[in-house]
Amino acid sequence: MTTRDIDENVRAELNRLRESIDNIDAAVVHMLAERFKCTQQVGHLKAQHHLPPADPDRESRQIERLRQLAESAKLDPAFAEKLLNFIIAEVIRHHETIAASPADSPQTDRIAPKTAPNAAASTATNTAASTDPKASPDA
Ligand SMILES: O=C(O)C(=O)C[C@]1(C(=O)O)C=C[C@@H](O)C=C1
Repeated sequence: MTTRDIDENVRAELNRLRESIDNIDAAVVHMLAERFKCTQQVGHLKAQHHLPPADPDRESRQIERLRQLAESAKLDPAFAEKLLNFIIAEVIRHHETIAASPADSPQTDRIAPKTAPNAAASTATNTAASTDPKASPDA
């Protein structure tokens, strides 16, 4: 085996490992995107019901659970805790932005409408009736 063969073997192994790393990174991004989709909904729910953005008791339970999961997965629990805290800090920032947004009044509730579900539809129909002669029974 020549030095060049060794280099090629090392290069091939490095490439194989990097392909796996790229797949894992893509999975992490997709999983984080799904998590943020959920937390955005939580943010709207909290804002609409005047709940505080942060819930320290829930966070303590999450951290405890994640540390245990990390230990059994042979991942440094301190790293798992830091990562979760980093993500949660960003979520709380989003929640605060949502709470400060006037778009999140109960009238524009996207999760649990407080107004009659047909109210918007009937307004749209009335508008159509007043502008479209075919929509009017008198036309
Ligand atoms: O569960 C909630 O209440 C959330 O807002 C979600 C979340 C999280 O990202 O997991 C974020 C902020 C809270 O302090 C606790 C947990």
